[in-house]
Amino acid sequence: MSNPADDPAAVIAIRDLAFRWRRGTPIVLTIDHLEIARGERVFIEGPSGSGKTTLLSLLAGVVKAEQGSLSILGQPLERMGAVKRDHFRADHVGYVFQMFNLIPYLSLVENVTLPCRFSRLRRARVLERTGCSGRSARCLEEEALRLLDHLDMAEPARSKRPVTELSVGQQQRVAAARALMGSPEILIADEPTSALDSDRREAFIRLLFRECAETRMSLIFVSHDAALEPLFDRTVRLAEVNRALKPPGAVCDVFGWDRLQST
Ligand SMILES: Nc1ncnc2c1ncn2[C@@H]1O[C@H](COP(=O)(O)OP(=O)(O)OP(=O)(O)O)[C@@H](O)[C@H]1O
Repeated sequence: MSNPADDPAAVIAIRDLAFRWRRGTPIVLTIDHLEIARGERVFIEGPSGSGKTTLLSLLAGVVKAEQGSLSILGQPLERMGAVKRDHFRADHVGYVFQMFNLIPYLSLVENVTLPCRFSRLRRARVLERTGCSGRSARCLEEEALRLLDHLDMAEPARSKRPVTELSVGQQQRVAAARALMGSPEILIADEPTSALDSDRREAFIRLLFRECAETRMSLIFVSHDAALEPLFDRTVRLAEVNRALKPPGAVCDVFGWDRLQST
């Protein structure tokens, strides 16, 4: 892993951010200060409802903060409209969704090469990486198969298995290969290992780390699997960082159990 001090410019910088899902509903995420450096591998941890997925949606520009600032690669997302944020995400962010979001009518390889349809930048990076001078569709396919091969998925891809016939664990690996395609600067993964057995989980993490190290990609990884935490450079504990959460003990005791227990 690169030392963040090598590159002082943070890839992600959050200041005084507050977010609510809808007007009139409570603020669910308040973060005063958070920076993630280029090439850093960060494990995001927190109990259910602490705002992990909300934070990832903000980082991906799917939603926008109503207060404060969130800059990615020096670009403040709050100043961009929805369409610009979509283009920005396509160019710079790979996202492994909890529910995979594979497209059922595309082949396995087409699912993996999809980011290159939406982003010329990612397409150009694949062509540069492969040093390919032939037909670009062929080069994209080769890169997709390289990534799938590392995840033990090249055979289903070559035998043209429809994505709808893949197991949950296999779909998860296809989703990971798609997120890595074209080496985005930021890779966001929301519970990406939940459907994998322990051998596959290790192969999956090894691939993520290797790809991230090669291109100095920053990895933001949400998981409930505490065994994975020591592998990362740093942990962000949302229960500590998110000031919108009630402090422990502030749970509303409508039944008065606390009073009854202490009498
Ligand atoms: N689309 C949404 N619309 C309205 N409220 C939402 C939405 N998504 C999440 N929330 C609310 O935002 C808060 C944080 O939820 P979030 O899903 O970010 O937590 P989480 O830490 O990812 O939880 P889990 O570990 O269960 O996935 C919760 O109070 C949740 O009810």
